[in-house]
Amino acid sequence: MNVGLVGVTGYSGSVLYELLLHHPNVDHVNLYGHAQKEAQALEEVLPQLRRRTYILPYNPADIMENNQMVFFATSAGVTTELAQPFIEKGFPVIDLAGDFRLKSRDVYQKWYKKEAPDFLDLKNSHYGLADFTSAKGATYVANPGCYATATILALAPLVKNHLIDPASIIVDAKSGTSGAGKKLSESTHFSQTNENLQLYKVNQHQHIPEIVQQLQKWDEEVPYIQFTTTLLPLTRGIMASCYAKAKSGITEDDVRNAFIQTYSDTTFVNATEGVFPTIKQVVGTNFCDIGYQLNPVTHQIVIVSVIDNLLKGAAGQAIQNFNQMFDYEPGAGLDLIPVLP
Ligand SMILES: NC(=O)C1=CN([C@@H]2O[C@H](COP(=O)(O)OP(=O)(O)OC[C@H]3O[C@@H](n4cnc5c(N)ncnc54)[C@H](OP(=O)(O)O)[C@@H]3O)[C@@H](O)[C@H]2O)C=CC1
Ligand SMILES: CC(=O)N[C@@H](CCC(=O)OP(=O)(O)O)C(=O)O
Repeated sequence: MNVGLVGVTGYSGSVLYELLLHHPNVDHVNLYGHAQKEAQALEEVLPQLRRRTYILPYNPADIMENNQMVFFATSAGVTTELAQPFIEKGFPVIDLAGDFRLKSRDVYQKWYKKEAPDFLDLKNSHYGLADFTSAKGATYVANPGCYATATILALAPLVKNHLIDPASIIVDAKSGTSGAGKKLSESTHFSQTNENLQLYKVNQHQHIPEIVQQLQKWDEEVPYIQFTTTLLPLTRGIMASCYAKAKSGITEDDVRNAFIQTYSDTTFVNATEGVFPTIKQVVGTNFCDIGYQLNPVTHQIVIVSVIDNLLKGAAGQAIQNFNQMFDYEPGAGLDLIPVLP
């Protein structure tokens, strides 16, 4: 099939383009940029991709005529403005941005500080948490956020099985700078990130309502989470260290069984008791590796998850959703080589 991609010049868009070029069910990828710009040779802007092709001006009619679906890897707020023609026609979209993830207009406006998409469209979008949901039959997939993916996968077995005090969740999440996209800012400047750690958006991060929205689907008693984000002096990767108080009487066996039961049939999530993963072991792959342990003295459970923000946290999970949408093999296009050593 032919697929369209809007946003190849961004970090997650360029990674997605490479995945699509190697996907066994994709014949051709048509690239689209800004509506106002003329067609541009890809090698002029991204010579490292070594492909002779063009980025065409964004045009929804052209996209729908020449492709069977379209990916948006565009900045926050862009699909709110651009996606309407596809939604009206029921043309398949996978959106890597946060625009259609939250189900409430008010919550979106509060956390993204932007005009929200149409409420009906929000309600009808499919939140593509690919290891728990199926995008089969969906026409608009909202791909989850990077921190949200790492955090939800870490907490899911405990929340789904009601093993923790729902008000006790604390998350200390850290990301490499590619999570912020390609645009330079003061905090992502080399002199500021190198040999430094910086907390940011404390209690204000836009992934807080996204995480709570999903956890409440499994346990409506989860009121909120305490969530901090830290910028790491790395290019790629996220580590989410999560803590929660085990309910009275919960044992190590209960915790272990919950992780085994939740993840034994999944392709991309590996959870191990007492073995805590490093970021580097997942960079370059679509895996989420998780380590967990119940402390018998404090009765706190620590769960640490790691992902590559540009793969499992963005382009890789988008391919999982694409495979579900079109009934391809779950791991098609995602047999990736980790960065070694
Ligand atoms: N980076 C990450 O780890 C993750 C990112 N995301 C989300 O994915 C999306 C892309 O992120 P990221 O790759 O980091 O972002 P970048 O800032 O690196 O890239 C943004 C892309 O959007 C394009 N773009 C912006 N406005 C328009 C427009 N009006 N029309 C057409 N193209 C447009 C840009 O083109 P140009 O350069 O020509 O302006 C660029 O290609 C964001 O919504 C982000 O929140 C989600 C999970 C993880
Ligand atoms: C390091 C860094 O800055 N990361 C970004 C995460 C980007 C992302 O996934 O945001 P969306 O919800 O808009 O998709 C952040 O913290 O905002």
